[in-house]
Amino acid sequence: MTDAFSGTDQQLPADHITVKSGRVGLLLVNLGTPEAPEKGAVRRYLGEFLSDKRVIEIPSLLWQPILRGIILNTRPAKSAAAYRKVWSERGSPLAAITAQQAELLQPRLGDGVMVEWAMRYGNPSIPAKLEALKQAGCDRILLAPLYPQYCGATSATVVDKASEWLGDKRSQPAMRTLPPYYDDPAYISALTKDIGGQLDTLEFTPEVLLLSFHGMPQRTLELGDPYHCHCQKTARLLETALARSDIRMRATFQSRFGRAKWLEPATDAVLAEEAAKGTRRLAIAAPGFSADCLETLEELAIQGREQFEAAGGKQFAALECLNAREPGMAMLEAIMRRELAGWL
Ligand SMILES: C=CC1=C(C)c2cc3[nH]c(cc4nc(cc5[nH]c(cc1n2)c(C)c5CCC(=O)O)C(CCC(=O)O)=C4C)c(C)c3C=C
Ligand SMILES: [Fe+2]
Ligand SMILES: [Fe+2]
Repeated sequence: MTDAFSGTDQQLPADHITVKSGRVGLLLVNLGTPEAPEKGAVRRYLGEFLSDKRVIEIPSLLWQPILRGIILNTRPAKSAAAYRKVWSERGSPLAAITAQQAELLQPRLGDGVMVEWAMRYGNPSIPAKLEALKQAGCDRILLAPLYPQYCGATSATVVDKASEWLGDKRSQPAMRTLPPYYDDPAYISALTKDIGGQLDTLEFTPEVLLLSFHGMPQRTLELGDPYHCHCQKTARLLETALARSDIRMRATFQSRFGRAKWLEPATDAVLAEEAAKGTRRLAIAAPGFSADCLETLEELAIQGREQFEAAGGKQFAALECLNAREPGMAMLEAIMRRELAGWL
């Protein structure tokens, strides 16, 4: 086999013969988080996150003055206080749990795959981790945004960031992306085992189980984003699989941001409404989050409880996300193996 240099008197570049290749890389990606639960770190994180045109679909000329002039001067202190309530010894729960998922997935997938993790905003960044995989000899990479339901603001922006990195590579690794897995039997079965198990160990049987998904602007749904449909389908499949005729289940949307209309029904409104109409025992699960984070540990488990109890509710439980427990890890292994087929 001849190469581009044969027949010439040019020398091969030094790395031509030393560069490693032939390995497969897997990059798990979640949203991102500040470096510390402090105002400055939260400001840097929110500045990057909320400047993403996939997240805030308002023309920059209008949005940037609002972001820099108002939001980044007011929100970071409040958000930092919320992060402090949930911060762990290993840092932000979202980053710590994503790291643990990668660590536990590595031996499950074996030496043929090199598993890394990254955050879309903040660190470790997607370009840094793609570079590390490439340097380690991975010429095939599976990019896996850990969002079961596809949303432009989460899944697509991960691919955008990886494409930016690919854009200036002379020698690109081959890249695949993990499709959304909102209706995958492995995902529904992991949720059923995990949520079912948690419900069985509660000190009370809830009358209602809320399935709370992160929200997004209603306009995004009207523009064709499939996120809302994916959430509804997950909720429907999960309700059927849990088969708890003694518990009424409702899908709701949390974490509204800004003044525009977001997907409804809103989790906080439903918590108050349920308590007001006489529901006394309620549990809440967040099947759209792969890992516990600010939005589940603070907004649901702390604020959600306060909202429910203030409206007359008596018993409340916020269930954990799949995190790095066995049902979730078995699911991640199964879906990654399937996507890696032909590469291993
Ligand atoms: C799981 C899917 C998510 C979707 C869809 C999503 C859309 C979305 N989010 C915002 C604004 C904010 N989200 C924030 C935190 C946050 N969001 C997700 C996931 C989704 N977001 C996660 C996992 C987290 C937690 C991060 C952590 O560090 O734990 C925040 C920041 C927190 C705060 O200051 O309160 C904002 C802001 C928009 C505008 C949006 C859809 C367009
Ligand atoms: Fe969000
Ligand atoms: Fe929130």
